[in-house]
Amino acid sequence: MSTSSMSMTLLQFCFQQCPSPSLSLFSPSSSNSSVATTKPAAVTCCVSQSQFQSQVSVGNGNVDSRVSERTEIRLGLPSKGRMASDTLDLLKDCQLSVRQVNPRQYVAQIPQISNLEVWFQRPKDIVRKLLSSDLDLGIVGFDTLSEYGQGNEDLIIVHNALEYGDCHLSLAIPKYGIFENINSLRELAQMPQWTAEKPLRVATGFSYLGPKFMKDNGLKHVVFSTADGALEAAPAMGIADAILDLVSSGTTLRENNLKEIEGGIVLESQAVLVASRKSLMQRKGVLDTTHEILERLEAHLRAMGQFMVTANMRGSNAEEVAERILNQTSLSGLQGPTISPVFCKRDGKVTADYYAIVICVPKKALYKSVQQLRAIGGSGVLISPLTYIFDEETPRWHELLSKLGL
Ligand SMILES: Nc1ncnc2c1ncn2[C@@H]1O[C@H](COP(=O)(O)OP(=O)(O)OP(=O)(O)O)[C@@H](O)[C@H]1O
Ligand SMILES: O=P(O)(O)OC[C@H]1O[C@H](OP(=O)(O)OP(=O)(O)O)[C@H](O)[C@@H]1O
Ligand SMILES: [Mg+2]
Repeated sequence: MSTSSMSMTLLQFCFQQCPSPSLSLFSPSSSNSSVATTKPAAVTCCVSQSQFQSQVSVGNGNVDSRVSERTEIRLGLPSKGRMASDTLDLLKDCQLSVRQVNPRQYVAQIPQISNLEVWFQRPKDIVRKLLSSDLDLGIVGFDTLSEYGQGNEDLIIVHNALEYGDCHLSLAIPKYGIFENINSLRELAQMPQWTAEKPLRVATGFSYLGPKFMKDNGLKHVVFSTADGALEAAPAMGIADAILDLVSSGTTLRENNLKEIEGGIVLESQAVLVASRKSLMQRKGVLDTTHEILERLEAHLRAMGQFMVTANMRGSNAEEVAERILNQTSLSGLQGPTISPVFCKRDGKVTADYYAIVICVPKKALYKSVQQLRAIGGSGVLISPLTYIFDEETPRWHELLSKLGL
């Protein structure tokens, strides 16, 4: 990227950071400041274009966004927080155990994949470092990706549902006082209390997504304050009227007398595998490594949702048994049942009166499947867990190639 186009990127970031005038950010301790505190990739702070010329930029990584000369491929994993151990567990289940000599060492290896370095970073820094080409791949929550990636097209989601870190980003208000009968975003927006002089005060750690959500939903007269944790205390402390934060079980909201409202969900989140488009296209080996990681993740996650069921069925031939099975909605398996004759010797003759069937059934449909099997003469039903299901090719791989125009 040329120096002038780099400046454009910095400028665009800076302007995206600036909430619209009626959606300003404030700090509870300095009520008149309107400074964006979140700094993706390489940003200074919210300044006008003329001011910008004289600013010195502060980057979070490689400010020059060209793909550097290094030959190792880098995967960023969360170094702390609730995502950290679940991420390592998932990789281990995919036979991609991370070998970390000691917990304070931020670089590690996955011996199964040569030329891959694992770097432990805070989730938000994983996103920033993907943008600055200091990482090629990363695993983070979709919320973090959306907040710090800000829709940047260089970030490509390779796997959008790693099935942990489930939560949603939601607006919450007190259950009491002037909010007692407010149950939707529309009702909140129509409250006469919010004026240009006395806007709705929202505390959040999501200073990009928060203002964007309010603007997209047409809410005027809103100001945001930022805080790093325990946001749920802000309304009771009188610091904010509402909060915008992650919710999973809902316990923290409940315990702090807060409620979610209809239309107040900004996004649903879970862990995702994300890659830098530049790395995929330009760095040798990244596409192949991504393919391998994706295949292992898909095979494992697909298997997690299924049981392998075997049973014996009396029948005159394999087709007749197949016919009975395929007439049952819960028994069609992944690509139809596997049926093999069970031979026994009767009166000196080898015959097959029984057939062994093997099918995969969704975990959720297990009991229904067993009932259906019994109903059509199944006996000796055995249920086993599955470790991997490798298909011919994963749909997500095709999606990735098409996003890359390959
Ligand atoms: N209550 C929750 N339940 C499930 N997942 C959550 C929850 N809160 C956050 N997450 C997911 O886990 C990610 C990391 O959250 P976590 O709170 O562990 O780290 P953090 O917020 O970055 O660190 P810290 O809270 O120490 O500042 C979030 O970005 C989100 O994707
Ligand atoms: O719906 P729940 O299951 O109650 O979870 C929601 C809480 O979890 C997160 O906080 P975290 O535990 O990360 O603490 P933090 O505020 O210090 O980040 C989030 O910020 C909420 O406060
Ligand atoms: Mg947290």
